[in-house]
Amino acid sequence: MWFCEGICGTLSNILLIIAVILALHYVYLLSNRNYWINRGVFSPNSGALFGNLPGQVNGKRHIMYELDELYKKYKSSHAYIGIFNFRSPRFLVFDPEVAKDILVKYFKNFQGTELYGKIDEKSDPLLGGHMFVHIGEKWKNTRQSISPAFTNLRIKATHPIYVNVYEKMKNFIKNEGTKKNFSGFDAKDLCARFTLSVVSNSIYNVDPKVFDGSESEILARAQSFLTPSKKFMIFSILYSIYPFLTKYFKMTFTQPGSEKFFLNLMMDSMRQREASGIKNLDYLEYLIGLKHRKEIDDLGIASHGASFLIDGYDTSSNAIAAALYELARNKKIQSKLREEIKSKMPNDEDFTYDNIMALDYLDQIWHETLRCHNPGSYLARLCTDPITLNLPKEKKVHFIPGDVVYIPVQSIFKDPEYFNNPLKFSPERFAPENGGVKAFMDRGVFFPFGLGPRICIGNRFALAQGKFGIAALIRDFEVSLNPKTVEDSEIHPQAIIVGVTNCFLEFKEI
Ligand code: HEM
Repeated sequence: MWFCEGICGTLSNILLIIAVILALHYVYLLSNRNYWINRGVFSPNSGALFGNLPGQVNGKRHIMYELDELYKKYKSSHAYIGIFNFRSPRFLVFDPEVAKDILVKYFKNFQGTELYGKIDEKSDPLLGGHMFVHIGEKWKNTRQSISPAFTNLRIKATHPIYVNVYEKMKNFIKNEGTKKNFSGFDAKDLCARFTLSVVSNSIYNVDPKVFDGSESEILARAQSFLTPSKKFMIFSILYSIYPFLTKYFKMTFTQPGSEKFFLNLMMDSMRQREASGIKNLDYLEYLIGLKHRKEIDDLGIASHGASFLIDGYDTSSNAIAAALYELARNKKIQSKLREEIKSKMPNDEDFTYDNIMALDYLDQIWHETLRCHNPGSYLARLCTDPITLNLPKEKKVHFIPGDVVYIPVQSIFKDPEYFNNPLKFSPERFAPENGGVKAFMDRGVFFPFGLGPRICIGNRFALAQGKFGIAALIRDFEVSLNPKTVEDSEIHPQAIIVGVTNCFLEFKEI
């Protein structure tokens, strides 16, 4: 009896302690719910645990849809609102003028991205060396040392690589398309093979062999790089609930083994190029130059190489896949583009970098694709220096380091106030007679590559790669949707780079 009483007593003590901990935790979760209200910022009701973005935790909805729902609900009455991602306050901007000011005018105060201070540079030197995770001098130095790799001259010099890779893709399409069990090309997969080949040839001078049916380790490594591990997801959630944890624990994003793989790949490529005595104007040559000028150590070079590979392949492949999807379901637009290509570049030798870049209608299609299917779902800026901003309606809002601003680019790009009939794929909205892309950029409502000092460093490379891929395919094939395609499919909840999903294409040679 006394024994049972003892156990019951201990059990009830344990239960009491658990209940107290849970109650204290609940109080902690709610303790900052006036964070925005105290600063005079409207803040809609939010759930105690998940805040305003519950899809982040239950994994049911991509954050882009959650931000869009808030945008549609509050944009007509507010220029910005204060929300919570779990317990972490987020300042959600609707007004493009405010967004532009934060990205450009007040960059000094809002320098960081959401990843700043969270990545463990020791255990994850590949992502740790990426400019995206840094601020201040470190960011500036990395950006300055990489920027010259993206001059027009160097990008133009990559053209022969596109031609070479495209020939392989064309044969792949023709061969696969005639197989008995063929049921359409997964648009994203096909375009990823193209851009990965281009980028891998440009940085490592290595053909990843993605069009010959063999397993490609580079492709697998690149894909796993963009698939957040469970550990990373758990850390992200914990940081949102307990932001102070970033001071004690940093995250490793890169999958085990990647560091060694990309380091060896980079070093082997540099050794082979130097031994060959070949001089080229490609990115490999540029990275070799950096090494010789001793501006950066081997791991730093490997990090540059890997980040170029990752940044360069997935964003662009999503954009090309989205363009093909729209062209396949808008056959008139496809024919009009083909006419432009054939009339301006009737022969193979006319298919040059300069001629492709001069195609007006292709340019409109490219921008309309980035408007309808931008690979980025939102922009985030971390306040790094305190500032009080004068916001619309004479309001002053004070920001402190650690505050994060969200800019819902997808919602702004599809807002009927700025774009007529926004859900319609209509390249003509960017036609020169309508003011071109510039008209929308000047209004601050279209910035597919971001704005300000952190604007995409690879935008010209993306343009060259994307336009080449689209123009070459449309010149040679009529592109259609395979019936397996699920039009307007939802984006996967955990996708980092967003694009069309469940899109399967068929190609008929012309
Ligand atoms: C269609 C293709 C692409 C799109 C839509 C795109 C979009 C963007 C955007 C919106 C940003 C700014 C992020 C921010 O402000 O927080 C960015 C940054 C960046 N992009 Fe791209 N990008 C594309 C292709 C590329 C390519 C091909 C490369 C390199 C080969 C690249 C490298 C980078 C880098 C390194 C940054 C970070 C810049 C910094 O933090 O200073 N991107 N990109």
